[in-house]
Amino acid sequence: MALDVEWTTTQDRPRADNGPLLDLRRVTKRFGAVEALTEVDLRVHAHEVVALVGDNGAGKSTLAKIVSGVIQPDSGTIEIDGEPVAIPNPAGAHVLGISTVFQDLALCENLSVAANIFLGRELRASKHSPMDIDGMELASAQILRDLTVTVPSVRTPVRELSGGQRQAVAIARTLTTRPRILVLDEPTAALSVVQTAEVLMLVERLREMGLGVVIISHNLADLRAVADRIEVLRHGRNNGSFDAGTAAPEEIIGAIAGATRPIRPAWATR
Ligand SMILES: Nc1ncnc2c1ncn2[C@@H]1O[C@H](COP(=O)(O)OP(=O)(O)OP(=O)(O)O)[C@@H](O)[C@H]1O
Repeated sequence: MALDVEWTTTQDRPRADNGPLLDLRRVTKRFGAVEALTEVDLRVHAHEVVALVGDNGAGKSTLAKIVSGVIQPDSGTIEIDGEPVAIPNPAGAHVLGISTVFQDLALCENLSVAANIFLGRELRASKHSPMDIDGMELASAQILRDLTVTVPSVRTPVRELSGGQRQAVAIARTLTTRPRILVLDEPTAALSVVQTAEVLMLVERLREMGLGVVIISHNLADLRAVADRIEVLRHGRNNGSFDAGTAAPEEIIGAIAGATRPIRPAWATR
């Protein structure tokens, strides 16, 4: 079995100077006449969970798609580890260490947990060898253990899993590419209270593992529980940056609703 399983600490590669892993500056994106993003800044460090909030149409998904390489900005800069980069497509994002879990999760219901985790990146001893099923099951179990996620078995078909477990499998799948930055689009939408708590614990685990996490959600309570920083978008612009531990909910809601004038994050004034 040709398996080199070493999933545990590989994400923990923070910059020596503690600068951001990901730094988007003055990113603008238009769709025809609609300016979805106007000079937006977003910065994410290792071991940091940044929540991206805003009302419907605020530009959250557009920003997530830019970071994921699904669409390209019209202007602005993106830096990884302080180096300017382009993210031309999703494969390019993976190469740069950025993975995204979109809301639809893109799981195959009929396939097992392990098969989903390695879908499209199946382990083989060599190019023409059959799939290394045992190796993929072992590695999947290891990844899930590292995430402190419990599923009945790595052989269980995904259709038999709860919503929280499905989210966990989708996240585990991204870890096979050893990302440093993970974007989670509405990971707790449509989950029960218990499942939501499980997913939030999973996000905390990702932070412990050293990833920089961007989490998009409409649920402020969830975000305040798990995020370090909350970045508000409104009408495609930065509209406030809050310390999740100390900011009052009404302050954040005020920024989401537009009770304050647009504020660039303090860290963006350079
Ligand atoms: N492909 C597109 N073509 C045209 N307009 C678009 C496209 N994608 C997004 N937009 C517009 O850009 C703006 C920002 O949309 P976006 O989906 O990024 O917001 P959002 O904050 O994710 O909203 P929601 O919470 O409802 O998902 C909206 O006005 C939206 O209609």
